[in-house]
Amino acid sequence: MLRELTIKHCSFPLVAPFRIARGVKHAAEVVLIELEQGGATGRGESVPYARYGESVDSVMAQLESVRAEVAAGMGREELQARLPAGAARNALDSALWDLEARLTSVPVWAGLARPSPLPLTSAITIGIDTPQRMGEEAARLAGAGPANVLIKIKLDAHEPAARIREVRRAAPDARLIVDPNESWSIDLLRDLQPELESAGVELVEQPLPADADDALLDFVPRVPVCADESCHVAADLPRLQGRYQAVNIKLDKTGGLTEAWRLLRSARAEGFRIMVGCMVCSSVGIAPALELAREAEFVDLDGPLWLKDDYADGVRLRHGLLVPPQPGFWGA
Ligand SMILES: CC(C)C[C@H](N)C(=O)N[C@@H](CCOc1cc(O)cc2c1C(=O)N[C@@H]2C)C(=O)O
Ligand SMILES: [Mg+2]
Repeated sequence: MLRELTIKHCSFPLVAPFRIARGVKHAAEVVLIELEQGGATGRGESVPYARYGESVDSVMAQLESVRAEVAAGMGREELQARLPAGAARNALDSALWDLEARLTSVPVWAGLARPSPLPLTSAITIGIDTPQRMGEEAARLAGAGPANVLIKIKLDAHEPAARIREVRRAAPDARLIVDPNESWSIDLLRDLQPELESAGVELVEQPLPADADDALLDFVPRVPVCADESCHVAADLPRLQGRYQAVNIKLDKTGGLTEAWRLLRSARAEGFRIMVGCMVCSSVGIAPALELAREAEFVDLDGPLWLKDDYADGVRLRHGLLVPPQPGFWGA
């Protein structure tokens, strides 16, 4: 056996309950892989998502199903054919990137022929709450960060205009994204266009259910619409043309950095604007996504900021910028 594979379920309590259109979360439930070979250990983490039919148990079972091949030395390209896009493949793909970098002493960013990750502006998310409390949170973020702080507002179909207005009033200089997580209808999206435009919202993430996005075909938005739940892998792009103007790339959807990099290049070539996003996860889950972040117009990698106790050498928020993990944390 060439390698030792460890698969773990980890639970990270959140600093505060987090509410989006389809529920409330109190902890980040993640799957962690450790892959040991020749004295080096690669790590990868992913977030199983019920919206895509995943659970911690199902993802761990998928990983168990390839244990022997991984232990015998399966590489990243074989992995793409062996597991479908999703959280299980992401954890393993991320661990393989990390392991390769440690064994070869070539950092992941150098292997991709890209510059190393630098501190950058990430969106900071405000969960669904009363308009007043969302405004208070926006004022806190705007007061603590730079003038052009990027705020992502979670919304549902209840009082979206009041919530947007209150956030804008409290943070007049902030850049704004809204994310209804599939909770709007095309009529509501159409009715909200003047509000979105006058509030200076820069992007509307996944307003309609993914299976209803045909309604976007005849719709000319005043604010660009970004595919999140509708975009997983590069093969989705042809269907998104004419419906969406941007795509949100997440490693838990692509099944890791290998396919995420392909999606990014294809999406850009096809004229889509690029967002790089995340689930609620630790810095082990964010580190590989940071390799893409310099290529994105919108970065939404605030997952670890919601954890009570992230890794001590993980990402930090400093002077409003998301600072990459300490050297050696992931990707060599
Ligand atoms: C801290 C934020 C959630 C991270 C990011 N800014 C963001 O908005 N990401 C997602 C939201 C997905 O979060 C959910 C939703 C859900 O119903 C269940 C879960 C999560 C999650 O992260 N873990 C559990 C499975 C987005 O839509 O862009
Ligand atoms: Mg989203």
